[in-house]
Amino acid sequence: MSAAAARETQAVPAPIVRLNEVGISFRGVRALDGISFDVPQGGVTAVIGPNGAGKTTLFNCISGIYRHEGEIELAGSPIRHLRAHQRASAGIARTFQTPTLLDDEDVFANVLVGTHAWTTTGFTGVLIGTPRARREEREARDVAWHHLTAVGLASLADRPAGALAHADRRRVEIARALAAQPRILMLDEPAAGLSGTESDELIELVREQGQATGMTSLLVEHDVALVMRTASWIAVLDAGKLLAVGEPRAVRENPAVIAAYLGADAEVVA
Ligand SMILES: Nc1ncnc2c1ncn2[C@@H]1O[C@H](COP(=O)(O)OP(=O)(O)OP(=O)(O)O)[C@@H](O)[C@H]1O
Repeated sequence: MSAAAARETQAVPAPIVRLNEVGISFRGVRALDGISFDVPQGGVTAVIGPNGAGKTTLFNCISGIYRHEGEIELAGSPIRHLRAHQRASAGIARTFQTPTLLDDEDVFANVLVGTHAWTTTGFTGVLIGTPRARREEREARDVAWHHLTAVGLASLADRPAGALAHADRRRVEIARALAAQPRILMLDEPAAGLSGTESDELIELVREQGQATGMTSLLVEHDVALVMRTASWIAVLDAGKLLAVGEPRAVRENPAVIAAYLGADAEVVA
């Protein structure tokens, strides 16, 4: 889909993220090609597509892990020149397909790491223990506790993260991302390895946080039924190209999407 066609099929006032001709190649493999669409402010936008479509690569471009072609805007400001940690400070937080935790550190410390996206006290301030540094540290600990409690893991705060079960590792990772107090939270296959109830609880938690703070969630997820119940906006990738973008109903009925997913005779089921 061309940039112009993509823009025509959507009406997104003041998008939180705008992708303009985003592209990237890996040794001749065109992983993303001319991706242009807007992510509406608030709610859940899902990025779906068959294996190898480029979903995780797109997340890596938005979060600044990969250098890419084209431009990405966050709340109207270009961010292409920003490195990953600068994008985190600008309000972009993410989780990974496989949770990346500090396994030897306790659960609370893992969540506290998320607050580094917004704390401003430098090493010297922390070392000397200036009033501002102490105030900020208290605030960071309160925020970390708040999110650890919200994901239901306060009782495991002292456990090494490496000792946790898979579902709890996912919760810690999400609490850490929320502790960054992001404007946009990117979740890469959060339901992988979770039961239906566990993934519904996790998504509900994220949705509540979005309603409370205005945070936007961007979700990569293979479970199409979960996407259809959760997302208010969907972008479909296939082989590095944007196939469709819009509201769930329109995307579900799009013949190109149906063909890419299940063969031309099938429907994308909700
Ligand atoms: N670091 C890399 N080096 C080389 N090729 C890569 C790299 N990252 C992604 N690719 C290639 O880019 C394409 C898109 O991969 P990507 O992981 O983004 O797809 P995906 O939609 O997330 O797939 P899946 O649903 O299976 O996770 C694939 O062909 C993949 O092999």
